[in-house]
Amino acid sequence: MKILKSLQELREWRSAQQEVALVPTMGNLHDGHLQLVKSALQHCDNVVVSIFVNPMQFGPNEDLDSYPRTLDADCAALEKLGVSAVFTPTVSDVYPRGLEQQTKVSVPGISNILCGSSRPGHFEGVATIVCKLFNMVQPQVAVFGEKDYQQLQVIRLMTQDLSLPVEVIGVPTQREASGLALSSRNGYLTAEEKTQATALYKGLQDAKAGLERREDFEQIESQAVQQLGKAGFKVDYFSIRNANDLQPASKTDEKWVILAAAFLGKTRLIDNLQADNPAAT
Ligand SMILES: Nc1ncnc2c1ncn2[C@@H]1O[C@H](COP(=O)(O)OP(=O)(O)OP(=O)(O)O)[C@@H](O)[C@H]1O
Ligand SMILES: CC(C)(CO)[C@@H](O)C(=O)[O-]
Ligand code: BAL
Repeated sequence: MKILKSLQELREWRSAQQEVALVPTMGNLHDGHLQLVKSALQHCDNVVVSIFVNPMQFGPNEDLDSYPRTLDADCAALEKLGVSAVFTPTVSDVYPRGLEQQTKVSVPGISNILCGSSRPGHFEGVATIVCKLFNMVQPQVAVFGEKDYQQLQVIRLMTQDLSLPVEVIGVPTQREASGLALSSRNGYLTAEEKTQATALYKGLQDAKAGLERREDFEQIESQAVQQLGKAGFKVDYFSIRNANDLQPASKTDEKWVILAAAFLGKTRLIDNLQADNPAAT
């Protein structure tokens, strides 16, 4: 497995390859990331994993500095899976003119709601780095997790709007036995918070059951917020949306997604669950 530490090393390696699949990550890999790699390997033998903690997608009071960086363990896990190359560029390699001067990619509408409303500029940072990674690596296929559902929809729109020749693949959320979605940020939780955190998925499951019973959207949402509050969460949002454009749910949608973001102490967790409209099937 090649470790490519600069854009120049990547370009030299890439010029000798045919098709490649890309799995973009910020490192501190867990089984959720490894599932993305396995899915990428099903599409293409030649898989590149990028590990880059992207400063552009972090807000001023967020965890950029404390974000876990575990490169040696990450590379060991990727080598075992049969990954061809790991791309770990430096910040100055990716943003040589600095963040302020950098040309940015913004996907209007969808980027300013839900997580985008709580984290201004976040999805511009995500779209910009993913667009740059696509241009740097020139993959035929790129794989992302459904855990970051809004991010996946932003990336799909960006790829379509900019006519990028990349097939974007979404992989279902990997969970612990408790239901908690795997996430690098789970590492911030105390043992007690980790037990409390299971209420997030439970809230989503209860909401999905409410949708199956055809209960009112607002009633389901407000019950979930109450339930999560009792479990110790400070809820950022809990919202039922159209699964494609993430606009507020309507009774005529074919498919919904229930999206949640909530704080346990200082840790912000996100999760989601898709649901079919029983009236549409
Ligand atoms: N539990 C999971 N199941 C499936 N995919 C996942 C899971 N967790 C993360 N991913 C995907 O892995 C990719 C890289 O994500 P990232 O490195 O931010 O990991 P993360 O665990 O989500 O970290 P964070 O705590 O920053 O959200 C993204 O496409 C993300 O959706
Ligand atoms: C897609 C991504 C690697 C871009 O930095 C990041 O947002 C992530 O890890 O989900
Ligand atoms: N998994 C999304 C990356 C972030 O929260 O910045």
